[in-house]
Amino acid sequence: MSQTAIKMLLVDDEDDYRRSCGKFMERMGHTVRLAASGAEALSFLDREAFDVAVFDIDMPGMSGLELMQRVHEESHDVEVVFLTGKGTIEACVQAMQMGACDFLTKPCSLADLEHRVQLAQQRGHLKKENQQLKAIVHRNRPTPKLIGNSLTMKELSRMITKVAPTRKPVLIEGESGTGKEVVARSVQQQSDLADRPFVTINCAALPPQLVESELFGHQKGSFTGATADQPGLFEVADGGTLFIDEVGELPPALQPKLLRVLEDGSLRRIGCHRERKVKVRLIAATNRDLLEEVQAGRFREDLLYRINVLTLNLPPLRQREGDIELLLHHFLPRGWSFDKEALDTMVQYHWPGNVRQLINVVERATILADHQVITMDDLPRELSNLTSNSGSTPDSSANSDGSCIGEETTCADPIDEESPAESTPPLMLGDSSLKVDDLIKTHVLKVLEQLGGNKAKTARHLGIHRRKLYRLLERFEQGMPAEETL
Ligand SMILES: Nc1ncnc2c1ncn2[C@@H]1O[C@H](COP(=O)(O)OP(=O)(O)OP(=O)(O)O)[C@@H](O)[C@H]1O
Repeated sequence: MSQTAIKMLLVDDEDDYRRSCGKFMERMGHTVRLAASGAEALSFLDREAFDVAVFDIDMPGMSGLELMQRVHEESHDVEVVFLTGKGTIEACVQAMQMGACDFLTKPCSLADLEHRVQLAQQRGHLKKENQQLKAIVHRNRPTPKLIGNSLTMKELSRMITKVAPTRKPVLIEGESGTGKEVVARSVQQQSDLADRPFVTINCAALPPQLVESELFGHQKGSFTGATADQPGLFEVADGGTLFIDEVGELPPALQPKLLRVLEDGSLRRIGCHRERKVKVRLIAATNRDLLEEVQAGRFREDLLYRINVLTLNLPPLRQREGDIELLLHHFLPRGWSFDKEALDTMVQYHWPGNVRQLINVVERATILADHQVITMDDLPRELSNLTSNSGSTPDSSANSDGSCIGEETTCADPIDEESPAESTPPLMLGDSSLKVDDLIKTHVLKVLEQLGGNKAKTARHLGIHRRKLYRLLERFEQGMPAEETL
């Protein structure tokens, strides 16, 4: 029995050949359907999926070539091998030009035919794999439009237009959820690499030991679990753009390797001595102050100067005048509205989680609201408490560092002297209506807010690993309960 069972369709008007070939292939472990004409073959193709089809070229009625044409027109996803008698080689060449993958001249041994059918199946498999990879690389999703009418966003759009065509590395700075990935895609879309791969990696979301293999690839056997050669994302992005999110989290040991690839485009897969060359435009993003990281010895200065040739600064949402209302209406489904109090509250809220949090709040409210109108009752506690506790519209005007002024500090456990004043009252411990999940979520988000969206500091303060914090934030975003314990 051959290694891989193939589902094949054999189309030949010669009864004896068809039958003996069918029997042989079945003995070899394949599944075979036999068709005596093009019409019969098409009816099989309509009903079933095949890996490979073998067409005789000379058939009465519909020839093999006409059948190939129909396969094309009807978009049947099958690899075609042609069988031809003498004198029809030209027709075969034509068939190959139409996308057939191989041809054999009769008489041929059945073993030879089986071998060619196997090759055709492998080719089909590779084609599919390639399509899937392309779909992953291009992510097959539309690039979100960068919404914003504020002066800062207009200036940012102007900068993107200037920076995009240069192919130079770009560094995007901004708090979490401000839209750094949207900006990265905008840069790529406005560059001449728009139709080339756009590949992303988030250094903070991967265990450090995986980042190297993801970025640079590995050779089979180079570590436990490396069961096959694998290209890294630099190779996948070759000719296109690589977006490295949270570049400040790049393990120090990998920083020289990134510097090298940025300097001369050369890299080595883990466990491989062969040097490879790639041409990739790098866009990096960070919500940390990389200069501070350099001073603290966590980030190489030479790497910083390589990646920040052009820097785009993304302001927090609370500093984009007019954009909150614009975004609220943009993400509100058609036919829905906000009542005035809810809209005013949201416009004045300081959105520590930025646009991501805003989208979340709108999505949640549309699930809870009646009659397609969003009211205060549909807003999460951190917003609805603002008015109910102050008795007036909240003052959430923001300092330049993003912290809030105008409310008394009510937090019993201020984080440090620099932490901004609380903008939302603490939950009352012992309140029997509270769930543990609510407490965890509120506490985590509050600490994150107080630390200006800095996830590293937040994780440290909460005494959990940064990756755990990421998982928690993801769960909150998806409306899932926090994990059992912190
Ligand atoms: N200006 C904007 N217009 C439209 N959508 C936006 C805008 N900014 C952000 N978004 C949306 O907000 C969400 C978060 O954006 P994005 O992932 O780009 O943020 P980020 O700054 O990269 O966050 P993180 O630092 O956590 O990775 C996404 O759904 C994105 O499409």
